[in-house]
Amino acid sequence: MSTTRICMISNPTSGNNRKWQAHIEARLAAYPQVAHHVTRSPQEAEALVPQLAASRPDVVVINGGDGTIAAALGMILSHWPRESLPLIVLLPGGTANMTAGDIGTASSHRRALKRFFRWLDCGAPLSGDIRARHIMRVTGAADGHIRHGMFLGTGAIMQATRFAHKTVHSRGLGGELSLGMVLIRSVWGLIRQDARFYQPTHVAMTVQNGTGADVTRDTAPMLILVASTLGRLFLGIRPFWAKQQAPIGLTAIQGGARRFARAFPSVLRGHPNRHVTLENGYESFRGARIELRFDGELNLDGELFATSGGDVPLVIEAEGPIRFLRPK
Ligand SMILES: Nc1ncnc2c1ncn2[C@@H]1O[C@H](COP(=O)(O)OP(=O)(O)OP(=O)(O)O)[C@@H](O)[C@H]1O
Repeated sequence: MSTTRICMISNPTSGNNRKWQAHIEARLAAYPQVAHHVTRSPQEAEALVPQLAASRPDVVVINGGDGTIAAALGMILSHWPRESLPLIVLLPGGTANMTAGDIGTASSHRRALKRFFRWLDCGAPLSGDIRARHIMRVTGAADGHIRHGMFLGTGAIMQATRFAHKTVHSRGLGGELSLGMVLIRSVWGLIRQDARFYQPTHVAMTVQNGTGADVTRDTAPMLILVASTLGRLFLGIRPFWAKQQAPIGLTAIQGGARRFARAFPSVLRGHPNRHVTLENGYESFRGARIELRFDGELNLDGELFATSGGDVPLVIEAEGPIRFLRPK
């Protein structure tokens, strides 16, 4: 039997889990070495995580979507000593599963479960494919809450999110293909400057990359603004091309950006072509701490919330790294 101490947090309300949770629980019954906890709200997870920290597991398995993963990681960072964080294993229990996708565990939910149980059957080895990622700690929301996330977006990301909720997720569709459909529809709206998608938000930015060389940009209309600690978002999209060594990628495309239809595909690939220039309205940065000043809404791993606006900046700081184990 495995000597690896494993605990697992499941959010049964996350996208895929609504279908799979009963199956997962039934299979876990044969693995008493996994201390499985089902949480139905972030508050339940808040109450649980200090107990988990006290039991010092080697591995914490998070079975949920991007929001659940980010919330659980934020709680883990505040209850574990930094030098002895557990290894994290992800099961893609959500709808978009962007974080699990970047770690390589989301191409198919069925395959992820198969690999996970095979890993348990092999004694849950702690060596293998380990990927380190930071997480963003976000403060400055209107409600005063501190949040964590791996992907943040505003501008056209908000219109795309609303479109996704209304027309795609409401039909029970999830995964990378549904995100691809939303992307294609949104890009078409942006190319045509359709007001349902083309709504720039005025943002001022300061990016610190830890070398003391801050980059500041005055308030400008932003068509798309995305920040992430992930390498790959979905369908191979890597929209960050700055070369500095810092954990958070930030890409800003201004309202009125020129040559959009020609430039944007290369932005998505992270290999900017000759149209992707500052003069044309495209810029990418890397930072360890970013301040955004704007009055509006943003999407952090699927959760929508408002900034405080005015002079209170939204502050995004990198925490971690966190080590993710991908069962083979
Ligand atoms: N540990 C938890 N247990 C239960 N609910 C949680 C937990 N952590 C976060 N939540 C709540 O779950 C919701 C987010 O769900 P989650 O992101 O896991 O699923 P999803 O939206 O289907 O997936 P995805 O974000 O991958 O599209 C939010 O309402 C959040 O407040």
